[in-house]
Amino acid sequence: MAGIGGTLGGMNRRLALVRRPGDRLAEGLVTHIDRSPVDLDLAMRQWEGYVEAFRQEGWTVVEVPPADDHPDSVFVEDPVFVYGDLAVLTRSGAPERRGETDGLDDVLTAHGYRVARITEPATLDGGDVLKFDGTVWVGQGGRTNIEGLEQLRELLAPFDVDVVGVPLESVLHLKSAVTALPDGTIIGYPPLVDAPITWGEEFLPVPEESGSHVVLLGEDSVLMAASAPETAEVFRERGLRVVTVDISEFEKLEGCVTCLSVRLRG
Ligand SMILES: CN(C)C(=N)NCCC[C@H](N)C(=O)O
Repeated sequence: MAGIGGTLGGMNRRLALVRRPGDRLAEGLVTHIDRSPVDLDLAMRQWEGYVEAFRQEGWTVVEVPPADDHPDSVFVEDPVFVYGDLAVLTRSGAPERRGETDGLDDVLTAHGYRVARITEPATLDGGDVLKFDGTVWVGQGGRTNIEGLEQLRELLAPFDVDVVGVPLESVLHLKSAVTALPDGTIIGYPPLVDAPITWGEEFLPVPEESGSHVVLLGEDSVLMAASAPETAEVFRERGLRVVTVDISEFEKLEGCVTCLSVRLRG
């Protein structure tokens, strides 16, 4: 896909890494919302639906080894960030999530990635990193510190990208607040966007909180949560094809569509 960092030279593929939820899912962390009971069976069906949506759109799904001791392990976006041929295993700002990097190294190496790691005292969660067209924005909040941003900047230096810090207060991760449409427009739900100035004219306000989250499936198609029907309509009016999935049980744990996969393209 043009404009988005994340290509492996000479290859043409669309892989989605996912991690199956474990039995302890309901114990996942919540920080900015009240805890409400998670229905594990429903969560499992919703996860299958999420994975199936990728398959239907022509993506190959790769399951990484489960990490069932970690309730939040289904949110596989957080322990790894990929750019070009580099996969960065993160060091979460939530100590209880740090073991989720286990098992990822082998999968990423097998798919041709060089693997680097964020190391102490740095913290970084993949959900805090948004990339588009030579810019990498890094949320600076509860999960990613300044050392995390600096280590990532150093690792990405060979790619000649702009690494830009974005202060966060109201949300868990940068991608809880904003993501990008296929044309690079940054979308967000204004009450939760702490630094609107950062996005300037490229910013499109959306009417629902979960409307801020899209996964790019193709040049003109996005995956988003069923909980944001008005936003889906806004996107359709812009000419996008919208695929929706119900992920209510993951939303109860501050998850969103981006967190449940890592896309590998080339
Ligand atoms: C963009 N987002 C939101 C993510 N990448 N991850 C969500 C992780 C949620 C988990 N309960 C936690 O608190 O870590």
